[in-house]
Amino acid sequence: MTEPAAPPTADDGAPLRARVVRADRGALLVVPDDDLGAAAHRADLPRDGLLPLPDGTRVPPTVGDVVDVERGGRVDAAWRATVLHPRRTAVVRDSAGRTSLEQAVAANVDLVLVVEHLDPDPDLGRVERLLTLAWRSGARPVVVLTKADLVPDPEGMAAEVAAVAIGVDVHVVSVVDGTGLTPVRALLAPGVALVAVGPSGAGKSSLVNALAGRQVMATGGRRADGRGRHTTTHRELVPLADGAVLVDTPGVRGVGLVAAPDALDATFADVAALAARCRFADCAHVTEPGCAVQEALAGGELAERRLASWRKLQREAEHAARRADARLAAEERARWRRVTREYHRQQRSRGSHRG
Ligand SMILES: Nc1nc2c(ncn2[C@@H]2O[C@H](COP(=O)(O)OP(=O)(O)OP(=O)(O)O)[C@@H](O)[C@H]2O)c(=O)[nH]1
Ligand SMILES: [Zn+2]
Repeated sequence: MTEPAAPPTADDGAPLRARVVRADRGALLVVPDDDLGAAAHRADLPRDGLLPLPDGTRVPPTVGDVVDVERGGRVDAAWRATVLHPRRTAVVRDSAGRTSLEQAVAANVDLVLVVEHLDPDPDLGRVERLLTLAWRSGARPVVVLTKADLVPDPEGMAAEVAAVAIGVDVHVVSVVDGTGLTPVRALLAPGVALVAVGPSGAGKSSLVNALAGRQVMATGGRRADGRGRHTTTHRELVPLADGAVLVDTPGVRGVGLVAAPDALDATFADVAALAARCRFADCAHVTEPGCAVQEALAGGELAERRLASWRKLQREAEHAARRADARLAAEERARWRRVTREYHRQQRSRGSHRG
């Protein structure tokens, strides 16, 4: 990791609020929190790589985190990170469960652009999946439908997507003819951090570059050095236009679904509202009498596809929760093994002192 030699601001001894633009195990790259476009500087981490939240919980910092930095890092580094500020939002990895603090791949993201192409046809299930991820993060989701120049009726297609994206703005864009870019650009207020999620080839890089007015992401899956996109810079929090920043990390790119009940209720607000009207609280919405979901299906108010999509994501959420429970149980067992080992060690050394 390379970094300029000068400190972020004048040295008056007080801690500075900084934003993490890259997190590695031993050190962070940070910029002043009030100037996200500034040059990045190194700030050392404690040896365990963790920082305390105000409540004392120690977690690994991630891109987008706000930290306090102070003078006095290890060799060659003028700064060290001391405190982690609570995360407003967090994009978590799909392996995350209850230990989500450990699994954040991006923190304090304000806006999640759910990018989906109009050609080939948009995949509604994928949009629902990514919206669920976005809702879970706490950030605001926005759907951006790309390649409007390739289809005859982009607005008609957008209406179909809007029907499954409840409470979410849906934008239609083309980077080829410039359609729809202005309202998306208007989302980039100063200090806003965004991520772009969507399938490979959806046009995420093309869109972000068009918004930034320069090449901040490699397009067409091209990677100049054959290793990754970060060829000209190590930063994973990249300045865009108008003081906004893009969070672009392998973690965010590879992030799977992190279904969570609340997030699913947000994405499927229509289904959730129906389910709440079923006669039985534990209705499985299959053959139960008084099932509002089945009634809506029969009446054509609810599409089979949407119900199936909801069920699928719900199964995934349950599966993820079980995995997290299993991991917690394993961690607990490991902790007790350590405690027991330590106890025996102390007993032995006490015995040897006596003997
Ligand atoms: N016609 C047309 N082509 C587009 C548009 N946006 C992107 N493309 C093309 O679609 C292809 C994929 O675009 P990218 O921006 O690389 O897609 P991506 O989502 O970043 O893909 P990954 O890097 O694989 O995740 C490229 O060949 C782009 O030129 C658009 O608005 N119209
Ligand atoms: Zn029901």
